[in-house]
Amino acid sequence: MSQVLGKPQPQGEDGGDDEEEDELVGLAGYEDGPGSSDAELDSGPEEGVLDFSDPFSTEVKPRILLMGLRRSGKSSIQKVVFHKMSPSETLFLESTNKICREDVSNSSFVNFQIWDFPGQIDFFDPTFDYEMIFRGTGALIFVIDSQDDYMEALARLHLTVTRAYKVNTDINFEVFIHKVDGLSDDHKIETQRDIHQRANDDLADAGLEKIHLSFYLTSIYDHSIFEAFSKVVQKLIPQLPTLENLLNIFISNSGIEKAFLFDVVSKIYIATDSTPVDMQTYELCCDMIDVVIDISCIYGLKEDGAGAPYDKESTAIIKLNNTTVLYLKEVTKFLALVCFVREESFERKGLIDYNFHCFRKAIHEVFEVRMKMVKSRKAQSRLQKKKGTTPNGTPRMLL
Ligand SMILES: Nc1nc2c(ncn2[C@@H]2O[C@H](COP(=O)(O)OP(=O)(O)OP(=O)(O)O)[C@@H](O)[C@H]2O)c(=O)[nH]1
Repeated sequence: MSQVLGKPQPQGEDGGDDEEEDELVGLAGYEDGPGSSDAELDSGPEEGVLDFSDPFSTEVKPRILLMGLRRSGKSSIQKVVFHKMSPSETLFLESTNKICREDVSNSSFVNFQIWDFPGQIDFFDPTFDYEMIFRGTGALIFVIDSQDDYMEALARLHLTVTRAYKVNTDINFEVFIHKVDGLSDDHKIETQRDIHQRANDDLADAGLEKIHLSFYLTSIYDHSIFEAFSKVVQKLIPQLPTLENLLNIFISNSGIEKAFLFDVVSKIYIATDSTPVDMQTYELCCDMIDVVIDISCIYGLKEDGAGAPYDKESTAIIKLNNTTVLYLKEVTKFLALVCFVREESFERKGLIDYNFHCFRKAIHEVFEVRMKMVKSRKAQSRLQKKKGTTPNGTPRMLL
């Protein structure tokens, strides 16, 4: 395998453009911690502080709830997908004993909140306002430990889903049948079938067969967790059909086999063209992103650590020994396009690059529309707050 890596250059010679891009994607730098970038867009609560009642924040950032019994793997999933923690390090994670909220805003599309619920919390304690929680939720991920006896988890899943559905019929219910690395292939399929059957039977018995549950086999020890999270996130992206359309047009006019639009930091793919996704292809793309970022971190930064491991100049070509070429190009500050191209099609690299230029422009236009929408919603929300009452109940307008 030979590889030619485009080394990212430090930003800055065209400051105006950079500014515009910051404006478009508007959010955190690669090295920024989660949530750090949202201060401007979201005047909501600080990270970790509960505020279930801010309709603006949930509208702009769909909320994903991570729930499940104790030790099912919720915190590990969050750490591995969004914090680059290595799977073996999760062995030392302490049990979560309070609700943790995190704003994941490393790209303007992957711009949502995750709430990790400690397994032992009595969720249906009357003093705990679950209605408020479910009202603003986009997706509820319920994690089931497949290596454990899952009967209790299934009962909990049923209770959670039925309560949540009563409050909000728009929630996507996603069930992660987790830790499948410990199961044989046959056992995996059998476990999925059994959990699927029991969970749906329970719903049918309660007359709630209209609730749709999606099931995924996941493990933090391979790419399945990234793939599952990609699908969960994609369902929350309203612009998904537009992105898919753009990708379809791009690949069909460029002789490309497959293309993924990746969020570089989390390696979640936020869109792909409509040809089927093959797990191996996806894994190769993830590995390519890792290689590019690792090489950039080692050789791309200045001696004082200045510069970013991923920027406008980031590009990479990896030729595989099976006449396939992997081609990575920067789309926005946080998104990269990774394509699979046959060697013979890659001879027309000029055409691919021209089409990519048009594709990139179109993606930026989609971002612009979104940013305008976010800004106008924020202005509206501010106006509403002004018209509202002061904390002691006096209408603000009278002051
Ligand atoms: N084999 C395997 N173990 C996993 C996987 N995911 C998590 N674990 C392990 O499961 C254990 C519990 O993980 P946590 O992430 O702390 O579980 P949790 O659901 O957040 O637990 P609470 O905070 O108590 O609610 C840890 O030892 C992890 O290493 C997986 O995919 N496969």
